[in-house]
Amino acid sequence: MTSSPAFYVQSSPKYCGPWRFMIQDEVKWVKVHYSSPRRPESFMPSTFYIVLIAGIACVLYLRRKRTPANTRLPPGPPADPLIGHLRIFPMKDQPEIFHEWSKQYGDVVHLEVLGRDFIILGSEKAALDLLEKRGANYSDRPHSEMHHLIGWADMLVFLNYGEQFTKIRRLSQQPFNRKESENFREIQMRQTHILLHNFLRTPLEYYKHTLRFATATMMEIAYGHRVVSDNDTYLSLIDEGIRVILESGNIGMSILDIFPVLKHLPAWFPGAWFIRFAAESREFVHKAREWPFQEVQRDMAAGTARKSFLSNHLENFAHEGIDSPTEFADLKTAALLLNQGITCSWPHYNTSSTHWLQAGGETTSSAVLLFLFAMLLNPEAQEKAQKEIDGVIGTTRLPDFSDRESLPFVECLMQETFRCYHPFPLGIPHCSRKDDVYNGMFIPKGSIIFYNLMTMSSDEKVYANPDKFWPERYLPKPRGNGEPRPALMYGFGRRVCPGRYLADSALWLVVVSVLATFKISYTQDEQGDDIIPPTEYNTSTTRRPKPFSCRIQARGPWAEKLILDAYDETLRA
Ligand code: HEM
Repeated sequence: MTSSPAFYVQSSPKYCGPWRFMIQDEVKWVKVHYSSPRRPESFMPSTFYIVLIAGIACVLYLRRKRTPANTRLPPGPPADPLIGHLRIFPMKDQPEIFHEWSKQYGDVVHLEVLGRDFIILGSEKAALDLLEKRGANYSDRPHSEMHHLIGWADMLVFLNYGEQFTKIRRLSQQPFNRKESENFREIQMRQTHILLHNFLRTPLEYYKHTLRFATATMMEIAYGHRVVSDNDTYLSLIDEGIRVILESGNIGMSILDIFPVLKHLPAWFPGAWFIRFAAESREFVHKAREWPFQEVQRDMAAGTARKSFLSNHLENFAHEGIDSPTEFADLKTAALLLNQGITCSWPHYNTSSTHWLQAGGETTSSAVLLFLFAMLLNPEAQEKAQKEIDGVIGTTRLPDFSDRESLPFVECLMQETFRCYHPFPLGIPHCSRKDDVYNGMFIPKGSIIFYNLMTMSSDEKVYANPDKFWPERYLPKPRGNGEPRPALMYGFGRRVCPGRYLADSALWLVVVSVLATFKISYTQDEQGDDIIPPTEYNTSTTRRPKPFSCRIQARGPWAEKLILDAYDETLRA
């Protein structure tokens, strides 16, 4: 009996992306014995792989770049023949590694992996020049065959710029513009008070509370649904969605993107894990689209629906007599993408797929965790902000949105937190539509464009001593240094985050409410010395600090009382 061939692949909770076996960086290797009872006797694996490799070589040869006269590709690290930067393309710590490359090669860096071009933008100027000023060329998203197979390529975050994009973007953006997003303040306020109560009750579980806060807020905004238990069906939909996103592989580098014809393979075909994965995920996407929609429609019919993104749109549809299946389908898609406000995510070029559970995560909760971390590491700034809050609000009430204008230092502290600790350092990549030339550099059609906020926000020409956490830098001189507030956290041009006003107000309320009521400080070891946590992050879709030891303590009995009273109020609402 012949033994089955063995491959070494990355361990993954369930699936192994097709290229993951090629990259050894920080990946756990397991031996997988491949055997298929259906494999015909005549099938010779060695022949198959020779043909496969020859096929890849041909595709790469045909895709090689021819730069127009008087132009050159942007600089970048040295590449290997044919496979380009495959061996050095980072699978973790991308923002940090891209940052180093930008310092070495300049603000436009080029990489090529298996014939696919990547551009890394390392300055605000380059990002604005390309992604905003030349937005017509740089507002697509990278194509993913897998997303088509899964059936969610029509979601806003994955859509190419065009008519359908404009339609879905309008549906999803309009309720969250600067003015309309104020309609959701009551929800944000209630969820913030629940968060404060959770911190008071079980401060050690701050990580879990933060994740739950962000998810529960979005669920209520999107569907009017209140999360009351950890077993909530909506929560499991989010978890499953994040798993699918992270498991669906590296866009542009997956074997399906290089050989789209493989999508026609039957599910039983040896190695065609992606066909089976797509079929299972398609079922999930269908459920995520339909189920919440039907729940809201049912509640509306029963007169029990709360105001939400979906119920407001459905009311408008009824009012305007809109009942075409296409409009309903678009609305379902738009509502589904609010879950991306929860994940706001992109399958970053990351093989650490085991992160998907922690990534239960999303931008808002990452940002809140980074804020707690920043306050722990910067106690002086924390105290200054508390002094300002005490002076303006006192200790007899919790902050509310009307206090924002009166608290300039808190505002600066929030800006500085996200300049120094980025929740979403690489944002979501754009893709170019046609060949372009920028400052004599050739940017080929179909390039995947990353912008690195970490590099942009440490630009010494803009920020004095950029490594220093210094909120005063934004205050006018002479009190501060008159530096511009960073405006990049929500991305660029026509793809800028449609949830930015909502996210900004939610974050501000959490920041000011936590500062008003809690002191965040170091815990101590057995010798009584402060435990200073290492600055380590989990970067999967977003970036968050690894769980760290800290004490979250009410600032006094008055703070406890304010929180308990506010929580009682939420129960009555
Ligand atoms: C701290 C919170 C958040 C941060 C830092 C953030 C950041 C971003 C960034 C950087 C992008 C990519 C922009 C680009 O391609 O240039 C984006 C896109 C997106 N965000 Fe957010 N976001 C946050 C919260 C939200 C919320 C609350 C929602 C939902 C209401 C949301 C919905 C979206 C959607 C749907 C996209 C895709 C837009 C498109 O492709 O056209 N985000 N976000």
